[in-house]
Amino acid sequence: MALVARVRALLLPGSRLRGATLGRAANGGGAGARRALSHRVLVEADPAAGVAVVKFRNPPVNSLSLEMLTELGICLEKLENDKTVRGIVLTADRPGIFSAGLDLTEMCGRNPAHYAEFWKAVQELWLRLYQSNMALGAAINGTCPAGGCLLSLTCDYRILADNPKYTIGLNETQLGIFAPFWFKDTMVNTIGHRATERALQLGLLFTPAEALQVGLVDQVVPEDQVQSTALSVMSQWLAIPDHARQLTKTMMRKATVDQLLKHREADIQNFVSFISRDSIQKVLQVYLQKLRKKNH
Ligand SMILES: CC/C=C\C/C=C\C/C=C\C=C\CC(=O)SCCNC(=O)CCNC(=O)[C@H](O)C(C)(C)COP(=O)(O)OP(=O)(O)OC[C@H]1O[C@@H](n2cnc3c(N)ncnc32)[C@H](O)[C@@H]1OP(=O)(O)O
Repeated sequence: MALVARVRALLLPGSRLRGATLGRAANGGGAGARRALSHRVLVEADPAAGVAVVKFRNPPVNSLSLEMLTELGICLEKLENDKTVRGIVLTADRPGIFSAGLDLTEMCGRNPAHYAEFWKAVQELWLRLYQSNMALGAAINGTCPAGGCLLSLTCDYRILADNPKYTIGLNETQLGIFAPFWFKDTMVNTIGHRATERALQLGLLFTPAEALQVGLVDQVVPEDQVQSTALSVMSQWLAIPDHARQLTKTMMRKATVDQLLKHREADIQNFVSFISRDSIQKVLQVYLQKLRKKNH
C-alpha cells in the first residue's frame, strides 16, 4: 500500500480526521472541544474558538520522518477542509523538543528513489503550511533546530518558551550540509537578508533572548504559558476577516512559493545528487553516530 494510503488508514476510528464526529475532549479544551488522534499527531479542536492545536508526538525527538511528514500533511489537509477551523497552533505534545528537524535516518544509507520520495514529502509539507489559508501559530515548547525551525517559520507567528536549552535556527552547515533556497527564503522573509546570511553560514542556533532580538520569534514567555499565549495571539489574527487576511498572506508569500513550484523537480534532483555523495553520507553518518554515542 502507498505510504499516504497506509497513513490515512492509520488514523484512528471515530476521529473527525476520518470524517466522523470527534469525541469530546477527556480533559482540557473549552466546552465542545474535540480530540482526534493519529499515531504521530494529536489534534485538539475547539470549534467555538475556531482553533485546532496540532501536537507532534513522534518520540523520541519529533523528527520529521517520511511517515511523520505524511501524517502531519494529512491532518492539516483534513483541518483545512473543516469549516469550523480557522486557525491552527503547532506544538509538541511533550515539552522539551519541538522537533529535531528532518529525520537523519531518511537521508543516510538509503537509495536515490527513497531520497526523492522523502524530499518530495518535505516540499509538500512546506507548500501546504506556507500557503495555508489558516492563521498558523507555533507554540515552541522545546528545542527547535533545522527542519523544526523551518516548520515554525512557515507559521504566521512564533511564541517560544523561555528556556535557554530551547535553541532555534537553521543549523544545517554545522552538520556539513546546507539549507536549500526555499528554507533560506522562508528565513529571509522573517528576519531579513543580512541576519539570514549570518545565521545560515554559521549554522546558528539562537537562544530565546537572541531569537527574540533577531526577530526569529515574536514573543518569549514562561514555559507554562506558551500554548495559552499562542491561543490568545491567535484570537487577534482571527479577529481580522478571513478573506482580507488570506489575500494579504498570499500576496506576501506568493513569490517565494512560486520559486519552489517552478523548480520543484530540479530541487528534488539537486537534493538526491547532493545527499547521495559519499562525502555527504560520511558526514551525516558521523553526526548520527555522535548523537547515538551520547546514549550508549
Ligand atoms: C536542493 C537542495 C540540495 C541540497 C540541500 C542539501 C541539504 C539539505 C538537506 C537537508 C536538510 C536538513 C535539515 C534538517 O532538519 S537536518 C536535522 C538537523 N537536526 C539536528 O541537528 C538535531 C539533532 N538532534 C539533537 O541535537 C538532539 O537529538 C536534540 C537536542 C534534538 C535532543 O537531544 P536529547 O539529548 O534529548 O536526545 P538525543 O539523545 O540526542 O536523541 C535521542 C535519539 O534520537 C536520535 N535523533 C536525534 N535527532 C535526530 C534526527 N534529526 N533524526 C533522526 N534521529 C535523531 C538520536 O540519534 C538518538 O537516537 P538513539 O536513541 O541514541 O538511537
